[in-house]
Amino acid sequence: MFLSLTGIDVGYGRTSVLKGIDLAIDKGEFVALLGSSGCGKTTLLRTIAGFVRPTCGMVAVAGRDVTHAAPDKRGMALVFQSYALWPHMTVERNIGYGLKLKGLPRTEVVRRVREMEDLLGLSGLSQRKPDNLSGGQRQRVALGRALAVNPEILLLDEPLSNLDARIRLSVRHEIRALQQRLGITAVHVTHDREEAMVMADRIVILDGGRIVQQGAPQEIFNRPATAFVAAFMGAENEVRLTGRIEGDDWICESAAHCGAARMRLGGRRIGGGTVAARFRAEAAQLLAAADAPEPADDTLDLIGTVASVSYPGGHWRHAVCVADGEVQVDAPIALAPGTPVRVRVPGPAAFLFDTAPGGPAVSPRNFGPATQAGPKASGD
Ligand SMILES: Nc1ncnc2c1ncn2[C@@H]1O[C@H](COP(=O)(O)OP(=O)(O)OP(=O)(O)O)[C@@H](O)[C@H]1O
Repeated sequence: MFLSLTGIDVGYGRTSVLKGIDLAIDKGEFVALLGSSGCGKTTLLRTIAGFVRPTCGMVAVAGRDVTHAAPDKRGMALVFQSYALWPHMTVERNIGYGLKLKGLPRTEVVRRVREMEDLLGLSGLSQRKPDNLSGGQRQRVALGRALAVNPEILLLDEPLSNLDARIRLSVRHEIRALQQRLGITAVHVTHDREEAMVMADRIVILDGGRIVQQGAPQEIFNRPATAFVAAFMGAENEVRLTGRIEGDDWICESAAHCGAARMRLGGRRIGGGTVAARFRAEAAQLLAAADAPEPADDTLDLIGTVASVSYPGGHWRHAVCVADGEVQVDAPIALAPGTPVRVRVPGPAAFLFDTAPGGPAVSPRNFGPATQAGPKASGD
């Protein structure tokens, strides 16, 4: 393992922020730290960088214990959300700043700065000051300054969140392509789910200072380990169901808000009793109850009534009353409010979790202000 964190605890005063973090990152791997506001992402990044001292545990790079090493002795570079460029310096001097501090000869500094400018598409802007650059260009200068010193590890603290949506998409791809080309190990803090999905080899989800799940983007998306991760990854609908285990299946009991169903357990770890079923709006099928066929095997069959319908683009989004709650379901055609419906959720898209009977439903509200991209997304 190239970068490893073992048993890391961090606290500010008496408040414990990170608890028992174990994380091992390969050379050249791009890891995204994802979680809601205040879960400890930045603290973890700053602990890796050496700006925060853990109360216990070890940070090691290539087998070397750097837990107590100064930030500039770790072979890492940090890029912030606010570019932190020197306003009175030109692009060229900003990029060369770290090299000059290292005492490199002037000709070497100039050579390296040109290389960075070429790499980042900043040629021609050398003599501009940050005030005369766009947000995307400023962020590229900040990246150039970080990369100029040839770090082995690049730490990114929400570097894209100040950019507007279109620029963000292109800088996202630029950073990823550059990281792959240079073979740099990168750790990226974000609360934007999609950003983490498209950039990272591996996503690490933090909740309350602990790692709750880590894996490839598709693994986290398709097999969330907890209701928290499912909700965070966009499965915001939740319905409580009652069932029992029969061999390799989970049998959903019929009730006023659902039909009986036999679901394959397929590795799910649930017992009998009440479960929380979570699913995404786009993963379910909406049918008028009057002409709904029998549900297919391994499919949840929810019974409800359309409460309202809207058109966010590409599909119709229905708010459907199911039991005493509401779920969102997308469909290619609009069904009128008041229509009795069936909501069918295919087994692989239905995330089932044990829950204490009568316990509080996990609601997106638990994740802070809801935004367009999930419980806590970019741009807020
Ligand atoms: N210097 C500090 N002193 C005291 N508490 C702090 C300090 N820095 C952060 N905290 C607290 O530690 C917790 C974790 O903060 P951190 O910035 O790591 O979270 P985060 O996941 O990066 O959040 P966000 O996404 O909002 O940036 C928060 O409760 C925060 O208030």
